[in-house]
Amino acid sequence: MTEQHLSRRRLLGTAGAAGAAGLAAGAGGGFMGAAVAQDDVTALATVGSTAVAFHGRHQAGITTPMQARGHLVAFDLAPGTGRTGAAALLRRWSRTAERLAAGRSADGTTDAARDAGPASLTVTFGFGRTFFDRTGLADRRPTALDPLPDFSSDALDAGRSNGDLWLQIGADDPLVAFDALRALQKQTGDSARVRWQMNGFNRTPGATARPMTTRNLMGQVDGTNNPKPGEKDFDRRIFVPPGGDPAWMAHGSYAVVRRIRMLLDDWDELPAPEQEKVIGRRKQDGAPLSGGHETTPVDLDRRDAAGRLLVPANAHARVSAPETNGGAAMLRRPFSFHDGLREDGAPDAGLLFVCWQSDPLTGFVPVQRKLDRGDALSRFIRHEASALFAVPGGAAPGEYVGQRLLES
Ligand SMILES: C=CC1=C(C)c2cc3[nH]c(cc4nc(cc5[nH]c(cc1n2)c(C)c5CCC(=O)O)C(CCC(=O)O)=C4C)c(C)c3C=C
Ligand SMILES: [Fe+2]
Repeated sequence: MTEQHLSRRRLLGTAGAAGAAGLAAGAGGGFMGAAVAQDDVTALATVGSTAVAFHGRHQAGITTPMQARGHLVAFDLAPGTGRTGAAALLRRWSRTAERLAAGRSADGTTDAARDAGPASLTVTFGFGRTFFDRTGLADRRPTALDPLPDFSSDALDAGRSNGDLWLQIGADDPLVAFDALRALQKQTGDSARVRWQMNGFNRTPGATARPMTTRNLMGQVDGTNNPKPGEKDFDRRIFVPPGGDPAWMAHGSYAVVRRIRMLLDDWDELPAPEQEKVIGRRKQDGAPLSGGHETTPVDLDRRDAAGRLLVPANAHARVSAPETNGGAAMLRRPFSFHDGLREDGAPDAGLLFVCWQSDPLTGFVPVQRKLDRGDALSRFIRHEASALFAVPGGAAPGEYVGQRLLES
């Protein structure tokens, strides 16, 4: 790494004034605007200079606004790494993530991010079910990590599912995300190997004149009815409360990750009015078919003059709604993916569905059970990989993520 790079990063790391982008802070995550001195450095736009605090009650990357680039990577611990080796790895990873998120240099970074700021970089760490056996911590494994049930529409690839450890890396600059991934990967040394990696993307912040809910690759406005930080019940639904079981998961959350391929060629052949009935919302602006605009609450009882439900009985928005699932809710924070063409010529593209909840049994599981039985969208998607991770609370300054599990 060159001196110019280092000095640029030092400047970023010590700057403290809040930038305009800091206004978009989500609950518990907290942006810290990073102003950059300009003498020997590249001038950064707001997107590049925005930093997301690494430390906090919750890990960054859960309530952080969706980022333009994402890498999801699962690792398996090498034989012999054990609890001590895992603790050392988490300590190295946390130190690196903290430095990079603040726009500072770290061991193992590349020159790919040379002209970049932190660009809202977040690194989120999770533990899979098998981590606890490999580290002799089976008695501290949360019951919430019990395997997800099989769903009839699953076509899961075991090699791209589960894993001992999980990293979710997000940034608004793809070079920054890559650089962080490389640094973290290098730091595993001999203690772990990559089990699977998935790369995704979302709309670049600032690409639209006003902030808009993103679209998925089917062209639908996707994310409208997500629980919002600050809403009553948000914390209860998304985060494990202090005093919960196990104690080390206080302020943590559970992430369900599903690689869901979209049958885009079939979808594209469906006329737009039929596409809208599949979801229960208008394609153009995401408004519910029961009327109003994007954020108007869906009226699931409203019927047309002929007595037909305006939001059809099998519409995705109806079948997945908390009202039809005993209140079950989750925070959806996905990335789209496109991995080229399949052998059959169809795009290998879709949604890296990531959802967050305080307990998968009151979030993802009941909703997916219902979707599995009668969702009009099922014809157009395939669940190809699945994983569940316990994501502990955020590290306090001086702590590393997972310390409360690994050193208690
Ligand atoms: C088990 C959970 C869910 C999976 C899997 C899932 C896949 C999936 N969803 C879309 C597109 C949309 N989903 C929308 C709403 C929505 N989806 C879920 C859950 C799962 N989706 C929930 C809980 C909700 C919110 C329901 C509500 O409260 O009204 C929407 C509508 C807009 C929105 O609210 O976000 C779209 C569009 C795709 C394409 C997909 C798999 C590829
Ligand atoms: Fe959905």
